[in-house]
Amino acid sequence: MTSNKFNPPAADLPGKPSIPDWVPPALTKEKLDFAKLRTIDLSLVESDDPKVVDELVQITKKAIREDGFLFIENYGVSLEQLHRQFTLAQYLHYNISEEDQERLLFHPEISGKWAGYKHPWGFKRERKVWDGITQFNWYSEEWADYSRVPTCILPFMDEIRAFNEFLSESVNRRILILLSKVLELPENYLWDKVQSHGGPTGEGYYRHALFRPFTEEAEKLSKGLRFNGHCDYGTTTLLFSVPVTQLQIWGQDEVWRYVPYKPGAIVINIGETLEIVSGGHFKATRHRVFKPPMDQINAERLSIVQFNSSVGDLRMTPAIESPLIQREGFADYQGAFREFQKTMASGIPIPTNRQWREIQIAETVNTTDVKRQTIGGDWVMHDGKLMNKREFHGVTVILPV
Ligand SMILES: O=C(O)CCC(=O)C(=O)O
Ligand SMILES: [Fe+2]
Repeated sequence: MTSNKFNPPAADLPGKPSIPDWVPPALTKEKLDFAKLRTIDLSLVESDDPKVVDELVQITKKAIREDGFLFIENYGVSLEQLHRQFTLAQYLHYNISEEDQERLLFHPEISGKWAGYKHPWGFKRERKVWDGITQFNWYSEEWADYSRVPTCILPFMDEIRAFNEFLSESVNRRILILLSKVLELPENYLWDKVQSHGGPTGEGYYRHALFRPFTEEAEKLSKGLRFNGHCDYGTTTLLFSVPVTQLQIWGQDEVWRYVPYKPGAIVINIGETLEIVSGGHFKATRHRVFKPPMDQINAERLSIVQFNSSVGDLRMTPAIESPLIQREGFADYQGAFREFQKTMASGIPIPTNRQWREIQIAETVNTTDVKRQTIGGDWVMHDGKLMNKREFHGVTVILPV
């Protein structure tokens, strides 16, 4: 196993330009009803004391079943090392040339991937309403061939690659050990049987995103939404906690709440694959990106994320050898697991993991698309709540707006 302390290549190697540091924006002073997330110290996974590990597994179990998300700390990257990665993300977004924006432009409708550069006019290749959100996304093709990466960031690819290797092989691996233990399975179960491998992010991807303030027009059309409510499709998503308050999580009490800023921490989102593999014992995190509080309305939000993915050729089914599932059966609530079960029961083959993630990316709806983002479009009233209802490969998806 790789070391559990990140040891990146130096920032001042010959040939690397010296670049301006990222300065974290000022925090909100508003008294917000933040989500209360549990925090775990990831370094305790390696403790020699079985009681310590067991306690950690119990906290994780509670967080994952009740909340569907948690914060992790002490995972082996210092605050300074993390801020260096934000510095690189900022540099990419401020310096990507117009030629590279065009040459590396994403094409999600065709590829089912976010690979490449996302322009700030919505989530389709064709420009629609300006949303101020730019991204660069690295998939296996971008890691394998740096001609697919913006020229300005090439001198720093050693640091970005090392960061991603550390996140997948150390951080994500330790989280999957913990989650395998919650299912009472061998500790490498999820890593060996579910997680995709190869390259720094397997079949998953890494993102540098920049959210610039919305225009009045975009705000009106989108009703404050930057990203619609959704679940991620894969195994775990590592979302680095950021000072600009925009990420929201749907609580058990069916209320959207902002996620507070915890410097250096990672918000761990559980993807739909893990909801299905766990027979519903892990709940895929319902989350969205919303407008920030008024005192941050003009702030720029930089976000770096690693999306970990399951093996694309697999069709996910519950790990019924899990003693937890054998003892307690499946959990039953509205979500991917229940919908996959319904589809199977009706005799339609469930999609492969690749089909499942690619169709959802290809068919992402812009938040400013008022024809779709309304009752009579994709929105319905469901048990007294406004929900987004769609169907992919015979599976119904119902998510809070
Ligand atoms: O930037 C963020 O905080 C979240 C983005 C997100 O949820 C996603 O891309 O799936
Ligand atoms: Fe997400």
